[in-house]
Amino acid sequence: MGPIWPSYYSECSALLFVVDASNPTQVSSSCIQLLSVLSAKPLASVPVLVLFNKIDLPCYMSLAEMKSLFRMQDIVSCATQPITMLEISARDGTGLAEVLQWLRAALREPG
Ligand SMILES: Nc1nc2c(ncn2[C@@H]2O[C@H](COP(=O)(O)OP(=O)(O)OP(=O)(O)O)[C@@H](O)[C@H]2O)c(=O)[nH]1
Repeated sequence: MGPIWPSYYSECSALLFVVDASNPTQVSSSCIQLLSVLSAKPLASVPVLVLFNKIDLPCYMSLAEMKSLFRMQDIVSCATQPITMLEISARDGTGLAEVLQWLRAALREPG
């Protein structure tokens, strides 16, 4: 779906970027896609929430491991957008209340 994402950028007020935290083989491609999204001009001041999903699965990587593989600290310090990270499970609902809270705040205070 990546190639069609830019067609939505101009109407975007908040961005949720979902990473499959149970699949370490996707880390590098997810990281490249995240960098590409963050460097898109229309999204320069759009708040971004990076979601590490599927934490209900036994083999998921910890947020600390994912942040380190993603070089999240470098990404956050170079990005023009405010970036927040959360661990969630869309399956069992873990973290979804925080996602809604973040969305409400992001849409209340547009960047
Ligand atoms: N265990 C678990 N499975 C999940 C979770 N979220 C989604 N899934 C499952 O992951 C599969 C893919 O989910 P989709 O919603 O289709 O996500 P997608 O991004 O389109 O999937 P991709 O094919 O990987 O691109 C489905 O079988 C979902 O049920 C989660 O938090 N935990």
